[in-house]
Amino acid sequence: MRVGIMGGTFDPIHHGHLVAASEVADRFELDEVVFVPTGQPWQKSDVAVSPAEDRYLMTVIATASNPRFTVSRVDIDRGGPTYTVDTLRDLRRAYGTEADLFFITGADALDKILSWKDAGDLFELAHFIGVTRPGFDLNAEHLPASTVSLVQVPAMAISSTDCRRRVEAGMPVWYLVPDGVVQYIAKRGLYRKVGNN
Ligand SMILES: Nc1ncnc2c1ncn2[C@@H]1O[C@H](COP(=O)(O)OP(=O)(O)OP(=O)(O)O)[C@@H](O)[C@H]1O
Ligand SMILES: O=C(O)c1ccc[n+]([C@@H]2O[C@H](COP(=O)([O-])O)[C@@H](O)[C@H]2O)c1
Repeated sequence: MRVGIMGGTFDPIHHGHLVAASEVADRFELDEVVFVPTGQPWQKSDVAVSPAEDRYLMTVIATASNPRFTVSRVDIDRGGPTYTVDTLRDLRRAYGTEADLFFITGADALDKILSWKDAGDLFELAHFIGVTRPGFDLNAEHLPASTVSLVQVPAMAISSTDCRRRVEAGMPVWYLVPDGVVQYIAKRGLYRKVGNN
């Protein structure tokens, strides 16, 4: 079985994430792509992050219509700061030794991978796939060539930060995120300034 893993804070999940996963699934003939919302993203400790359950539910809503997309709670349920080395060990246990694991990252995340916990172990646990992202150079010169692939995906100039800012400013996020996620954000009053609900 060939399993893609798309980790992210998903605050909120947007069409950049979904297009990247879909494109890699097609190119690498993946049977499944598991979206893994982070528990505590320790490299984002300077930004306020929405509750894990909200990010998890938005990820479920966004992926529900694709039979190959699933969502895992491993990083949320483990508690504490999220490290990909733990994600990969947990998913290896869940999917067994026969599964081929492919960890999908955007160009910005790929650039920072050597700052991740136990970075030297990561490349033995999964094959890494770096995807293009507008505004960032896709480069893997700092990483072991045999375990990293680079893939060009349709350019989606969307970020969660921009989606949050738009909601805060009362601007639309229709078509940047799936319709159900627009509705969930409104229902829960996410990203609005306190006292602005
Ligand atoms: N538009 C995009 N195109 C390609 N990859 C993306 C895009 N947006 C995010 N990614 C990748 O998806 C993964 C999860 O990203 P994350 O949930 O942090 O979203 P983000 O938009 O970067 O969020 P934020 O703006 O809050 O930092 C990362 O590997 C990131 O590089
Ligand atoms: O392992 C680490 O130390 C580590 C540090 C930063 C980010 N990551 C992972 O990279 C993925 C994208 O993270 P982020 O913060 O850009 O949403 C997500 O799966 C994170 O758990 C992992």
